[in-house]
Order: sequence, then structure tokens, then C-alpha cells
Amino acid sequence: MISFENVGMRYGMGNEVLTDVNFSLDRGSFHFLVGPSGAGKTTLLKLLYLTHRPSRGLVNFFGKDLVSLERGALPRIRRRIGVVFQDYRLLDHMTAFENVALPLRIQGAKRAQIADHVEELLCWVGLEGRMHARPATLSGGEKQRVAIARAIINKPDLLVADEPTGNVDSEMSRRLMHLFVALNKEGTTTIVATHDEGLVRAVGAPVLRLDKGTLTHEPGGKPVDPGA
Ligand SMILES: Nc1ncnc2c1ncn2[C@@H]1O[C@H](COP(=O)(O)OP(=O)(O)OP(=O)(O)O)[C@@H](O)[C@H]1O
Repeated sequence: MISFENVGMRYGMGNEVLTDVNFSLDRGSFHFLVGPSGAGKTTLLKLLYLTHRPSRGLVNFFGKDLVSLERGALPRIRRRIGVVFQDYRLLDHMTAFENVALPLRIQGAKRAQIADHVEELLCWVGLEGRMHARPATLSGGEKQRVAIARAIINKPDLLVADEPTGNVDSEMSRRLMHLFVALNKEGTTTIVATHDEGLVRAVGAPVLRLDKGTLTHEPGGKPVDPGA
């Protein structure tokens, strides 16, 4: 579904921060992206959610080679990708409901359709009682669940999460990770960058490991029950 071949990335005239990166994400797969601070995880995710282009190499999204894409095709591809950030990036003047509804509004969905869909999703992430709260009054875990709901409201083909559990406690990390896993089971191809190797072991999904811009692959293990 998505493949990177010999991808290199540098910012401006600097040294390469990603070197000869090769991987593919099959439809419906779940991967973790791990590595020490500065290894290039966010840079790789920026290439995946298409705010940046690689300096070299081949990148294929949904069967289309990025280099040979016609003008105007990029926004269409971007709409198929949901993104969750560590710092939530919610709009402060809007309620949880309005934040999640925004992508549907932009698409021109009907009011009743938006209401049903947003309510259902906010219930699914466990926020039925917080729909009309503004971000400033939500806890970190609640904000992150709003951000996840907003990222998936359009049923993206790919979900990219950059340290989504970085600002919540370990219990909430586990709950959020359960959400990502449940979503993936419904078919959303998912990649989650994290520093939390405990979560990686708990889920047991395959790992893409970056070290100084070089990517290695590790197969998934048996999920480890943290309570066992
Ligand atoms: N906009 C930028 N301009 C120049 N260099 C950058 C830019 N963004 C990141 N870098 C550099 O690229 C390298 C990789 O950074 P990146 O943020 O991708 O790492 P990371 O693995 O996500 O780190 P962390 O876990 O601390 O978020 C670092 O050396 C960083 O200084």
C-alpha cells in the first residue's frame, strides 16, 4: 500500500537525517516506529503524512509514485491519511465535538450525518460525557482521544501517530494503545512512533527501528500482558 525505496532526506543543505530507508506498509498492517531522540522518527513520519518530500529515493502511496504525481493529486492522497500528534493540536476555541466534526464539515457532509457520526465516534473513544467541553478543560488523555477521533473520522486508509502517548500516564497510554489496536483490527493501516518499549512489547507488532537515520526491521513478538 505504501513503500519507501532507498529514501534519503536532508533539511536544506544539512547532512542526511534519513539514509537509504526501505520499508513497506501492507494494507491493514500495524507497525511501531522506535529509536533514540534525534534518530529521525518525526522526519520519517513527515514524509508519511506528506508535509515534506524526500530528497531522494522512490516513494509510493496507494499505488502512485509520488514523483510522477500530477498537480493537484497530493491533497487527495493527504485526505486518505489521518495524523495524531503528541501535543494534540486541537483548536482551543472549539468543543471536542466541533474539533472532531471539522474534517467532515470541510468535506461538506450534512449536519445530521455529522452529528450521528461524531457522537458515535466520541462514544467509541469513551468521551460521551465530554462532547461539549473545550480542550482547555480536558485532561491529556481526553485531549488525545479527541485528537484520535478527529484523525479517524474520515476513515483514513493510513493512520500516523507521532508519540501519541508522550503526554499521558502509563494507564492512559495502555488505553490509547488499545484504541489504536482496535482501530487497526477494523482495517486501518497504522504506524505509531513511540519511546515506550513496554508498549511495543505489550502489543507485539512489528517494529521499524531508526538509529542515526538508518532503518532496520524487527518482526513482531508475542504480545506481553503487562499485568501477568
Ligand atoms: N526542520 C528541521 N531543520 C533542520 N534539521 C531538522 C529539522 N527537523 C529535524 N531536524 C534534525 O533531523 C534529525 C532528526 O530529527 P527528528 O525530529 O526526525 O528525530 P526524532 O527521532 O523524531 O527525535 P525525537 O524522538 O526527539 O522527537 C535531528 O538531528 C534534528 O535536529
